[in-house]
Amino acid sequence: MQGNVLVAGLGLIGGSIALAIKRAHSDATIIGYDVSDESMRLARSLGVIDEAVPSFAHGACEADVIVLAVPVVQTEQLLRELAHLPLRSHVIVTDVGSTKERIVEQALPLLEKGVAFIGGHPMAGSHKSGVVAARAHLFENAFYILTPTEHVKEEDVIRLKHWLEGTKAHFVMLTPREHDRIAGVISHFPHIIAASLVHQAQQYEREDELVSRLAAGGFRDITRIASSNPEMWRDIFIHNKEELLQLFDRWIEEMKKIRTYVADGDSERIYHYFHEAKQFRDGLPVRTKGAIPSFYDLYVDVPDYPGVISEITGYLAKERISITNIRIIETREDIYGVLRLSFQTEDDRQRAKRCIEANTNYETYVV
Ligand SMILES: NC(=O)C1=CN([C@@H]2O[C@H](COP(=O)(O)OP(=O)(O)OC[C@H]3O[C@@H](n4cnc5c(N)ncnc54)[C@H](O)[C@@H]3O)[C@@H](O)[C@H]2O)C=CC1
Ligand SMILES: O=C(O)C(=O)Cc1ccc(O)cc1
Repeated sequence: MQGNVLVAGLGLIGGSIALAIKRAHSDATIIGYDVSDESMRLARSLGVIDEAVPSFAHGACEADVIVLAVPVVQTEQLLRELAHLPLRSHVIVTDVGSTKERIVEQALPLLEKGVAFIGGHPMAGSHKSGVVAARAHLFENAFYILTPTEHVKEEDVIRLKHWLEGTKAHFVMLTPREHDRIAGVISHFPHIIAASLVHQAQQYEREDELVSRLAAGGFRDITRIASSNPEMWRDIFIHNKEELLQLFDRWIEEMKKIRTYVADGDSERIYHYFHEAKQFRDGLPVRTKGAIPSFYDLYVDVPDYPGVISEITGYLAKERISITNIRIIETREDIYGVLRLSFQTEDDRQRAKRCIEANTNYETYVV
């Protein structure tokens, strides 16, 4: 599709959306705006955007699609600004924020003016931030929530989905409230748990410095998301306060329950507590691409430079992890390539993941 797409906020998500739109609509012009000049410069030089604009208003007035990809409190600010700008009559405005109720509420003046605002949340991402971490494939196979209100015409929702088809995500319609309730329990609250575990370990560290040296395996897995962007998470907690307060209460009750089992030395209840959690966790749907994978594949985002493959295979060889297949599945121009390594067993795949993460900064993922 032809047209101008303004992406405001050129970070992990804005950059990834920009790349995904461009890969499906090479005729479109991707205009970028960010409060940080450095992010705009980087986005331009990485080819994430076609051009940068000096102000949000400047880009917004000439856009056919506007994607707000800034922390959620900033999204509210940009929506207020949009309500006073002379926008193109057919413009579609969307956002990518992790919360929806307050954002959709803030968009009401726009909706009342007849502007098609459709709240959005691609439910995939990472603890990394910034445009250098952006990937066109970030949302592949992920759920992408849209929260159109009754003010929005069906044809505009279809038009937005068409613009976003390069994300290769699965679109799901929810009400803003339903979204915030679900995102609260599966995404927002776990970030507090991760951060609180890190705080707890830090307090113990003051008593014994071995704590951080020995913190590995499960602790690192469960606390990965504590490395996320604090500004972004602060804003999410401000927005989804009511849901989160309820989750705190329920979590405290949950902790009291399991604490009692432990205090009583009730081995049967403790066993069932873990067993039930394992059954539910193991039964969660795994979103694979296509058929059930016959190999244990590990994907590694590698920079496109000579010698990168031998670097990785070298680390794996040192730990005697055998690879059954190796393939570059996609090379994104000038940015990153995806290396797919196949292993014979899940154990090998997990060892390889840990080995690559320990020796490099390349992101690994299992689909
Ligand atoms: N990080 C993740 O995994 C996910 C994040 N989200 C949502 O996406 C949005 C962006 O998050 P990330 O890309 O991760 O953050 P990021 O920190 O990588 O990027 C945010 C960018 O917005 C810019 N910015 C801040 N205020 C601005 C303003 N007023 N005008 C223009 N630019 C401004 C910053 O300079 C930065 O470049 C947030 O609303 C977040 O809730 C949604 C899905 C996943
Ligand atoms: O790093 C992770 O696993 C995340 O939790 C990413 C994430 C962060 C915010 C969202 O709204 C959706 C996904």
